[in-house]
Amino acid sequence: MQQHAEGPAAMLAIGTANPTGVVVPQDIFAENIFRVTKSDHLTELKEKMKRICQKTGIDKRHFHLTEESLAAHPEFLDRQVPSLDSRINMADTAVPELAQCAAIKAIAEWGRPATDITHLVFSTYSAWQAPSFDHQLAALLGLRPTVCRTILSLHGCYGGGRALHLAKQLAENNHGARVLVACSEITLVCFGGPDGGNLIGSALFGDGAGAVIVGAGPFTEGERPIFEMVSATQTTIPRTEHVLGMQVSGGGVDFHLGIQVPMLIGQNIEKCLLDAFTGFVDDPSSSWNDLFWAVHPGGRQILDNIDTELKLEPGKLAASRHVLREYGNMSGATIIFVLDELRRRRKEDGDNLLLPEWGAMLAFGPGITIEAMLLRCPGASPLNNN
Ligand SMILES: CC(C)(COP(=O)(O)OP(=O)(O)OC[C@H]1O[C@@H](n2cnc3c(N)ncnc32)[C@H](O)[C@@H]1OP(=O)(O)O)[C@@H](O)C(=O)NCCC(=O)NCCSC(=O)CC(=O)O
Repeated sequence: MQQHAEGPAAMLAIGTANPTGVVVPQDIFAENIFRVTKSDHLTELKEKMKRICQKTGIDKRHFHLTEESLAAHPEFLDRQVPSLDSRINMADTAVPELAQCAAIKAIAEWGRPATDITHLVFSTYSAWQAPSFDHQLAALLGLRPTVCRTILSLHGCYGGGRALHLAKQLAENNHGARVLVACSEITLVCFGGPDGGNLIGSALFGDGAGAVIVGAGPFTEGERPIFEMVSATQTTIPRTEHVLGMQVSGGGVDFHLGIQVPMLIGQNIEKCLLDAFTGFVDDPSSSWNDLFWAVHPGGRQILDNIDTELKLEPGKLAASRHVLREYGNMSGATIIFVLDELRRRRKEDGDNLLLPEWGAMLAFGPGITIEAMLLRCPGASPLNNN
């Protein structure tokens, strides 16, 4: 058997899923969360939550946690009361099942049997036991016993980018490999009352799962590359580890989202892109508008700062803003929704009249870590680049 594959890896199929139980419009989120957490007496905090919600660029979010399940777990309302065990118990079925919904769609689009998957990379911020969700998902999908499983835990919002980067390396270095990437994020592990200090996270995060089949050539009949994964890098912005992070405690997971995050990402994004793309794209800095963009919508301000720093034309981040509006920030899974949205737009537009041949994928998370990937649409005509 040959060791290496032919050519760069490509995304061959994409699937997404959200919990169907609860959809909360953002304009009533503040009222809702203060009511269900019995916090209506915190009037100033509630007004602040309303101000934040108005600025998020989010219309609605999907959640697994229902008011009924919350009533059964009053310990979720008070960070001082131990609740990690109950949260893990609920996540134990919810996280892999949501991943399964997304993976079934991706596998159906791919058109080959699930048993042809050779590797599984699962990313989530909810995994703290072994064997973990990768093991459960393999069983739910009927993957073969020799599938090589990897779980990425607590990479946060760059988890999807990290998983795709790893899948690229696995696919290119193992002839015939077909890697299933699955990211499943459910906020029940970080859900809490608004007095816990996590207003911003509570206003931004939603639940969702994404799955991608990654493989490199030779492709079998029926396999159609959606995005070629040309090159990938990871960059850590020095001395920013205190700015963005997650902390697991007996009361669940706390997110720390420093107010400097949008500014730091804006200030560092161009250098990171130049490091990542030089050698692959002629003078990348002169051509940011010649690329299509798949950017993790960590928050509206982050997208605004990237627009400003890179002087992007209006609409370049439309897929990211669409996903933010419809689903909120689903942490690691979000980037897969953005990729799905981009390819949907390309299809709707008579196959890539609007979408340039080359594109950039960006995901951010704790570190601050930036995962960057240069993408290429195999079917795109350079003549159609805008
Ligand atoms: C939250 C926002 C939508 C708010 O919009 P604006 O900044 O335009 O509005 P604004 O300045 O009027 O802010 C509204 C109120 O929120 C407060 N505020 C804003 N950011 C805050 C923060 N990080 N922590 C605490 N408070 C904050 C302001 O002080 C203000 O309070 P007052 O009204 O009282 O004056 C935006 O700042 C944003 O998109 N921020 C990015 C959030 C972020 O860090 N995302 C990364 C998620 S993590 C991720 O994606 C990766 C991962 O987790 O791994």
